[in-house]
Amino acid sequence: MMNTADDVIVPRTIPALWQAKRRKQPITMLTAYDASFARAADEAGIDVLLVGDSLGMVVQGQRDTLSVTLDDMVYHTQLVRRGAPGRLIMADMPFLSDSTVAQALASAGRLLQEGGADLVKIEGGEAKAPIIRALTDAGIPVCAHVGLLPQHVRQLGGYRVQGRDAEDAARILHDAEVLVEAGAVMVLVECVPGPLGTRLATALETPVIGIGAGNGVDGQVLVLHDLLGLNDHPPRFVRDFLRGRGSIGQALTAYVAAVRDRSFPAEHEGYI
Ligand SMILES: Nc1nc(=O)c2c([nH]1)NC[C@@H]1CN(c3ccc(C(=O)N[C@@H](CCC(=O)O)C(=O)O)cc3)CN21
Ligand SMILES: CC(C)C(=O)C(=O)O
Ligand SMILES: [Mg+2]
Repeated sequence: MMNTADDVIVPRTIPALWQAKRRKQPITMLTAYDASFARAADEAGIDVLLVGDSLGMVVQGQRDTLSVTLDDMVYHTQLVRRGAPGRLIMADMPFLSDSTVAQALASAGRLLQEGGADLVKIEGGEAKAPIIRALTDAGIPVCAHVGLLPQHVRQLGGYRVQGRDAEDAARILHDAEVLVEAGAVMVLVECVPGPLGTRLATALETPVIGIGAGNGVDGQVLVLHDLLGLNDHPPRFVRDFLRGRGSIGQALTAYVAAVRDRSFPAEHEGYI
C-alpha cells in the first residue's frame, strides 16, 4: 500500500512531534544504547530514540546515573545513530556536563556533531533556563526534563514520586513553563501523579512525554531493558512487554500499539 502524508504518524522532525500533539496522536519514545536495538526500535516504528544516561545503570551496572561521562554519551549516541540513520534521536546531557552556558554548548555540540543526535535533554528546573536559552539560540533543540531528576538522587535520597503536594506540583508546572519560555521544544516529566502529568500537557503547547506520569500526557517513554523484563525491581510504571510474546520485535511493536491506543499506562501503572 502506498504511504500518504497522512499515514505517516512516525514523526522524524520536531515540528512533526508538535503536529502529533495537536492531532492528539500519542508519541512513542524508548531508550536505546546500541545499534542493534536502535534498528529493532526503528523497525517497530518508535517515534523518538532516547540515548538515556540510564545507560550507567542498565548497561554499565552502576547504581545511579552520576558516573556517566560525556564521552560515554557521545559513544552510545554514535552507535544508536548507526542503527537508526533516519530516526529522531535525543541524547541526555550527563551529570555536570551542563553546569555553565559555555560547558553546555560544548557538551551539546559534541552530542550533535560527533554523536549525531537531533536534540539533547537537560534535567533540571527553572535554574536551567539560561542554559536552555543559550542552546536554543545556537540552534540546538532542547527537551526539558522535570519531575523526578535522577541526577539529583544524592539530594533526594532515592527515586521517589515528585509533585505530590500542591506546592511541589505548582513548582514543577512553573519550572516547565519557564523552560518552555526559554526555548525548550519538548518536556519530559518523570514520576509524578497522573493528574499533574495531565495538567502539564494541557497547560503547554509543547509535547509532554511522560514516564510514570499517567495517561494524560502527549507521549510515553520507557527504558528498553524494563520493557524487556530485565529489571529485578521495576517501578510501578514499568510493563514487561516481552512477557507472553515470542520476540523482541513483537514486544517493541506491542509497546508502540499500547501507547498509541492509550492502553499503556493503565491506572495501576501510575501514581496518584
Ligand atoms: N532501568 C531503569 N528504569 C528507569 O525508569 C530509570 C532508570 N533505570 N534509571 C534512571 C531513572 C531512575 N528511575 C526510577 C527508578 C526507581 C523508581 C521507583 O522505584 N519508584 C517507586 C516509587 C516510590 C514512591 O512511591 O515514591 C515505585 O515503586 O514505583 C522510579 C524511577 C527512572 N529511571
Ligand atoms: C528515564 C529516562 C527519561 C531517562 O532520562 C534515561 O533513560 O536516562
Ligand atoms: Mg536520563
